[in-house]
Amino acid sequence: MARKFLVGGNWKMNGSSQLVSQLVKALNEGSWSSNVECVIAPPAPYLASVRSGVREAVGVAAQNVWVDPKGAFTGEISTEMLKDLNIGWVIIGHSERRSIYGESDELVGKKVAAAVKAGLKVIACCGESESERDADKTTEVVFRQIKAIADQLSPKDWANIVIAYEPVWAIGTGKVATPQQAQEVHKDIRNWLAKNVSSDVADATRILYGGSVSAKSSPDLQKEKDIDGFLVGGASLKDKEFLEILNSRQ
Ligand SMILES: O=C[C@H](O)COP(=O)(O)O
Repeated sequence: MARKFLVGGNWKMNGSSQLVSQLVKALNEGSWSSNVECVIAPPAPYLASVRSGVREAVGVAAQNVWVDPKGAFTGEISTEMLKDLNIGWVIIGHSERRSIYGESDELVGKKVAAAVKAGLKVIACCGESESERDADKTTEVVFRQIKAIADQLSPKDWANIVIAYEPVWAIGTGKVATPQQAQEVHKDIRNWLAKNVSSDVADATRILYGGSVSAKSSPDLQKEKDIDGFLVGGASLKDKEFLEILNSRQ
């Protein structure tokens, strides 16, 4: 099955009104293949203005969401609020959420389930640390993280899930995984889905690579069979480079 290539831009906790306007303008004026879907994830304070400013074809994602629909959860954002603002996507389980804010596999699974139940599309992140890779635990870690998500979902929910494989050692380090390293893990994830969810879900689910993706590395990475797109951090804050990455896929 043909999986539409997806390029996500995770702005993390970066930007200002001025930079947000510049990036939105670039995406409104720029062009890329209709075979490529673009989703940007601005920091929460800019979600509404980005959604109303950027063209409809560009998806907008929150970088996090809470599991309860409303209530006394100071500092949190609900799925209902995202829907109210017409935000269609959310990134869940980013390694920075896991390591800095202590999000467990179980919480990540619950967040993914709450988001999908609310009608949001999810970019669900997984990935091993450097020491886990060195100890040959890459698949053990990634499968454990994905299982915690899969345990909370029914097969039909997977239509709204995109997986982002982001090796922690490659995030923000300039140390991008080689196309072969990324492809190997993507293939393992797809095989895990085939075995544990269904072959249809394995065929249809997009698996993005994230970790120091740049205009230089994207052309070779996108050639790999099981790489269905990117989740770009630092380079998504550079308008020209992000457009180049979008255009690395024709
Ligand atoms: O969500 C994006 C990833 O954390 C990658 O970030 P990076 O491209 O700055 O390495």
